[in-house]
Amino acid sequence: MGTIGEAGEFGLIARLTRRLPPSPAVELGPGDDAAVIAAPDGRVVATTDLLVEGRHFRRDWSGPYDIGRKAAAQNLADVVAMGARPTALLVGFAAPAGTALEWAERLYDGLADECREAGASVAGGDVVAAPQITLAVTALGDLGGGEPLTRSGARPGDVVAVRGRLGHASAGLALLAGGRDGPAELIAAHRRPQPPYTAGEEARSLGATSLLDVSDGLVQDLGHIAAASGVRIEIDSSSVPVAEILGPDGLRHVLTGGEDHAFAGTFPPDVRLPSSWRPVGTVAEGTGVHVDGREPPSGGWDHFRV
Ligand SMILES: Nc1ncnc2c1ncn2[C@@H]1O[C@H](COP(=O)(O)OP(=O)(O)O)[C@@H](O)[C@H]1O
Ligand SMILES: Cc1ncc(C[n+]2csc(CCOP(=O)(O)OP(=O)(O)O)c2C)c(N)n1
Ligand SMILES: [Mg+2]
Ligand SMILES: [Mg+2]
Ligand SMILES: [Mg+2]
Repeated sequence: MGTIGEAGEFGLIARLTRRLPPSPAVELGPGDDAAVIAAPDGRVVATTDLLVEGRHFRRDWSGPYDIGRKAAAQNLADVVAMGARPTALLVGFAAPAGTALEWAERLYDGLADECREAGASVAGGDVVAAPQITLAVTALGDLGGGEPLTRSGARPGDVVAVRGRLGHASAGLALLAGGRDGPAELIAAHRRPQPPYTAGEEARSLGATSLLDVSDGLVQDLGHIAAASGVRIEIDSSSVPVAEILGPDGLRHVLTGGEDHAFAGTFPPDVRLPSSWRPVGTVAEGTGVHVDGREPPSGGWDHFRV
């Protein structure tokens, strides 16, 4: 039957989730940025992401404060990507017993400050000793009575637009991996993503038909909208914002680099986008993601194919 590595991250998820029973309370289950769970007095948006030392961060590349901010941001962004308001995090924290107490406290300062920025807090968690630092963060959110912005509502003719930095975290990671310590802005972007948390509300008020946060790479993540919506997404590379600071590999970082947690969505053809949203392409009939009319070379993060 092969290995998890052969299946890849998304093959693994598909194999696991088909074994799960349906539940009337699970209005939206695996497959989007977050789940939507019904409750007699409303509904809750829920999502979880792990951060593992050596995989998502290195302690010689990032301090505890930044790791805390990143752990919160990565999860809060998934709530916002559903068009919801983040309310609370639950934090599982595993660390070796020899970890400095101050390191753990700074981690929590980072979690706390990122929560403050998004209007949420930490409502509980768990701690356990383990050989490697691991954070398992669950984020919850409130739809305010509105409908969730899923990955499945894109329609041919829609405009594809992005809000937030793209390629910066990836360029910063490449610099660190190459033993460089600047430009500082890019290194900082790897250490601490800055998702524009108002994007969910903005997208909703602009009539967005789909929305997600870019964690694995713009092309790969738009591929999830294409697959869920049964459409093709066509990106025009000349419209994609490539900041000069990203250097000669800028377009590659923007198209395939994750972890900035920008937001990407689709909007009705007649949308009037404010300047914070950059149109980067259109939705067409078909499948997959094309860049300048062609299937782009593969790229984007898969945990089991690194
Ligand atoms: N172990 C798992 N069991 C059930 N569902 C999972 C599991 N891992 C991931 N998923 C689901 O698969 C979808 C894709 O996950 P992921 O790529 O991590 O989303 P995101 O990039 O938005 O965090 C999500 O809906 C997530 O809830
Ligand atoms: C030490 C280190 N190596 C590599 C990376 C690059 N990296 C790790 S995870 C990831 C993708 C995003 O994380 P993931 O767990 O897939 O989050 P999700 O897509 O579920 O939001 C990337 C680009 C990193 N951040 N740190
Ligand atoms: Mg997401
Ligand atoms: Mg995830
Ligand atoms: Mg991912």
